[in-house]
Amino acid sequence: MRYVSTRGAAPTLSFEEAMLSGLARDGGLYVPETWPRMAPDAIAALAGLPYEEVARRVMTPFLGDAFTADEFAAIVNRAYAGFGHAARAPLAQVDANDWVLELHHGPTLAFKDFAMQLIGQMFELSLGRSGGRVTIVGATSGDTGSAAIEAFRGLDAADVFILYPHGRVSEVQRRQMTTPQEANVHAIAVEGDFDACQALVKAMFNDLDFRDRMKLAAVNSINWARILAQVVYYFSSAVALGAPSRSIMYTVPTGNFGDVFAGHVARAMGLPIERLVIATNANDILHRTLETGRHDRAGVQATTSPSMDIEVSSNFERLLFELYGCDGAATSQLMAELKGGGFVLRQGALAALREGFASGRADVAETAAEIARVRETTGMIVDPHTAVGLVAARTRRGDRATPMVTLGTAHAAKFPDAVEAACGVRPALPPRMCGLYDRAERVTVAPDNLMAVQTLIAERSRAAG
Ligand SMILES: Cc1ncc(COP(=O)(O)O)c(C=O)c1O
Ligand SMILES: N[C@@H](CCOP(=O)(O)O)C(=O)O
Repeated sequence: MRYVSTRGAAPTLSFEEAMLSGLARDGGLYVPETWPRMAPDAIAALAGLPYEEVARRVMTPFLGDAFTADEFAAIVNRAYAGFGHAARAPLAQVDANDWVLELHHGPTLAFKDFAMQLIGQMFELSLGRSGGRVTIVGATSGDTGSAAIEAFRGLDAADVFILYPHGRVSEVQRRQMTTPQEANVHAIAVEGDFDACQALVKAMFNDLDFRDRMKLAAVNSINWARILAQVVYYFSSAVALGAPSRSIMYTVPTGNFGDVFAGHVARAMGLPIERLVIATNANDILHRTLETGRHDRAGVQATTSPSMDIEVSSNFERLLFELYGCDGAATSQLMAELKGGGFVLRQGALAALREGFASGRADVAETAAEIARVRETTGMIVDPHTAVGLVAARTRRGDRATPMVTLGTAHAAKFPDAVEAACGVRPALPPRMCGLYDRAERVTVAPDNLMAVQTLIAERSRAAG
């Protein structure tokens, strides 16, 4: 299996090389040259298996010779051993044929743990083998950063720098990033929004001299390995609900388009997904794209689902590449136009997008009403991101005979203020996290300025050769 860049001008790489390099050297994102297919009987055989075994079978075709079968089995087992639920990603019923896929049982209470715990193990083995050292730079609107710091804290071969928007993450998210005391992890509060943080990270990768000197690596979903790990729970949940003999619909609370792209990959591999609903909050560029065919930036507004307060959805580039016939030059052109404000999808691409995806949107008031409604009708307390998904799932549901699964992307206790304001109940952190509010915080505030952030990282990273 080889990986190609969406901009078509970077060398093709193996899985391990793509995992360690993150962004391609031409500024693009790596994607597999072809989608491996799983036959219906191979999908059916996943039913009833432990999550770890499903993960092994789904991911192995993408890995090439990166790890032996035994090494990879051990990586997967270690990655999910710390999850607080035996099923890892259990389904909770919210209506007759509607489900929430609970992805919050990992160490930092968000779906990011599924991929981050895994790639932490993969980096450790790979770097241990080569004796290499890397500088990980990441941008977060709250959850990626906490999951990355948790997965990489104390790993001697990696220094981790996480850029988050100052004042725009929840207190729990911030403390998860600022309270770990290990010297290799660094939280940086940038005076800007998430898109500014993400632009800084991409600019650091595109500064090839800095990139090579610092041996940069990525843990955002620009890293293909992140997406791959997220494909697994589509398979585990779909077979639990009767796939491949029946189709399933999914609604995915969306920001950077990574999680929903993972669903697209599962479908490309043969999983019968009838519909993928892209759910957005008021930052609805993707919803507007589906509605109008115009992908236009309008400015980011702060909402009660802060992890989705994103306008430049990195992984949409991976889908555009496919929609434009894997034409790297056309994809580069679209990305250049997005920098200038936006672009219009060409007819064939828009039709193909609408064939595979639907979309829905929930503003802050609708999100709060949904949290209250779910609490009243089921007793469950959902977080605001999941609530955005549930609103979109209801509006785009269609056929009631097909199960609809909404991805439950975070635990309500990560956003206690918004949840309490919506339903009157303050969700408590799990007991293992009870010390979070008492620990000292360690954070550096930085301007939204590339040179300032690069200087800060260069001073602290131990990877510079
Ligand atoms: C809780 C939560 N829900 C949804 C999303 C959106 O996921 P994606 O960026 O993969 O679209 C994020 C951030 O990534 C998140 O942290
Ligand atoms: N919502 C994310 C934003 C970064 O997304 P990623 O999947 O590309 O890492 C977050 O919580 O940080």
